[in-house]
Amino acid sequence: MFVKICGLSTTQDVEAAVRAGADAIGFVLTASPRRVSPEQARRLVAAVPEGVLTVAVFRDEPLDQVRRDAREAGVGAVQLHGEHPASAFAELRDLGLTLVRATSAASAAGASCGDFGEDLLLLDSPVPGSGESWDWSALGEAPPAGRWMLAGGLAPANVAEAVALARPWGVDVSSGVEVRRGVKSPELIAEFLREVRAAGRG
Ligand SMILES: O=C(O)c1ccccc1NCC(=O)[C@H](O)[C@H](O)COP(=O)(O)O
Repeated sequence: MFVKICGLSTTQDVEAAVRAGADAIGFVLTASPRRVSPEQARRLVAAVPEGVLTVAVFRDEPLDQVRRDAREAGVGAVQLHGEHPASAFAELRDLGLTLVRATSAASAAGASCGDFGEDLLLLDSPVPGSGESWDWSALGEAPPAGRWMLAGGLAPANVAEAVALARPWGVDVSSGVEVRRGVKSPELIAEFLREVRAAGRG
């Protein structure tokens, strides 16, 4: 199971996520209490070992800004929230980065990874980064095909149940590993990873 820890803003957070075994680490470069500048993101990316995917998260920014900020941050992936047509993913392809399409699970019935030319699909709650969960069982008989991540209100206490219900390729968490909005807890990050790994063995 692929695990992304999102919204990190300090080197200590990054080290905690790496130590716990995260596969990907997200930096929010859009309006958010977790926002970091491209320059801050670049410093944090430098603390991430090879093999762990670094992701710059955007929502509704113009594509030329996405391009500029992602390059400045030196990330390995770009995650786009908001309304983006398939042409946006085609346009960003020459960046040579992994492209993640984030969409609200509420409007994702029948979605498949790759529908818009993305490499990874993220099914999230309607308000990303809010910690609000949604009815994971709503995917029911028809979960997305391909490499898709489940997000929205996940936490150490519920991730095993969410994985069992939705059977995603990966999971993404932010609020559920924080002690208060924007402040990550190394202990909760480690606990989240332990729960996911244990669920994968079950
Ligand atoms: O984290 C934010 O504040 C944010 C703001 C705007 C767009 C995206 C944002 N986060 C995206 C993520 O990848 C979160 O990890 C994902 O939405 C899950 O969040 P949570 O429900 O808090 O675990």
